[in-house]
Amino acid sequence: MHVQTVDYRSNDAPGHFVTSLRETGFAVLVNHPLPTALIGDIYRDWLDFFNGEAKQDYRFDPERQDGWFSTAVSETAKGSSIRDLKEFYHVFTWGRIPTELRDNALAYQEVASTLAAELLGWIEQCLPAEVTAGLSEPLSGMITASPNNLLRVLRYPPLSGDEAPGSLRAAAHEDINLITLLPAANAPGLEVRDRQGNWHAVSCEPGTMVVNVGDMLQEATAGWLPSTSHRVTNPTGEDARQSRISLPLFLHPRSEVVLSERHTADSYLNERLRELGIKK
Ligand SMILES: O=C(O)CCC(=O)C(=O)O
Ligand SMILES: [Fe+2]
Repeated sequence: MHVQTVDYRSNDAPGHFVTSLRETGFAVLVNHPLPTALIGDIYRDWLDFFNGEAKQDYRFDPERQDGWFSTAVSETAKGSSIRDLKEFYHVFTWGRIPTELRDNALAYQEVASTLAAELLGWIEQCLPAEVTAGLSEPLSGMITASPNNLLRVLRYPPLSGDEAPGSLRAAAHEDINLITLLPAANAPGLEVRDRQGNWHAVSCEPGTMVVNVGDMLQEATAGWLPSTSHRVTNPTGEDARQSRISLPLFLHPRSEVVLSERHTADSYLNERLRELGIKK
């Protein structure tokens, strides 16, 4: 499996980017326009938030899905029986955001959503005509002003050694949404699975941006683009004493967007959240 590293500024970037997504479900962008310093500030400030007690005031709302998800309520990947070793905070533009973290989180969400719309445009340019014909509207338009776009700030705590046998920072899963933008985390661990079932580390060079296909894009393209399983493995030795922070932005269509004959974005999302055990 070869996840391509694509120079965002090169003329042939869209073609290489979409080829990598088609072959692996993933691509890594370098020289992308998102501000690295802002991402670094967000990592630093949210690590303080997760290390403090104020998060107790922002416990997640099961209906609205915004706020802080503790390690005790964290996700259980579809098909897994063990909870992931992570806590996270769901930032929606309309949701609760701690005051001192708000401006940077929303500034990042805005610039990253703009980049995501451009990348969806690259994908549109490269789709075969029969796949385009099956789309209910252009992909880039599906996320415009979508209240469902979700910035997740993830903190994988240091490992104590008492973790349940077999538990992982993030068990193998596929993302639910259209595409995910994932700036390089502060530590390695992300792996992607190839068709033979082998796992491959994904680059976490500072300043790079991982982009991956989610289930909704696989659904909307009738499988032309694959939503690939990925996971976050547990570090060993000295690295196990460090937290890992990552910041995926999940681009979700507006609820009424028709993905396929079977699903709107809303029906698809609710089915998946119930499977994950975080919605009734
Ligand atoms: O933390 C990471 O690197 C990946 C996170 C992820 O795959 C997810 O939250 O869906
Ligand atoms: Fe994921």
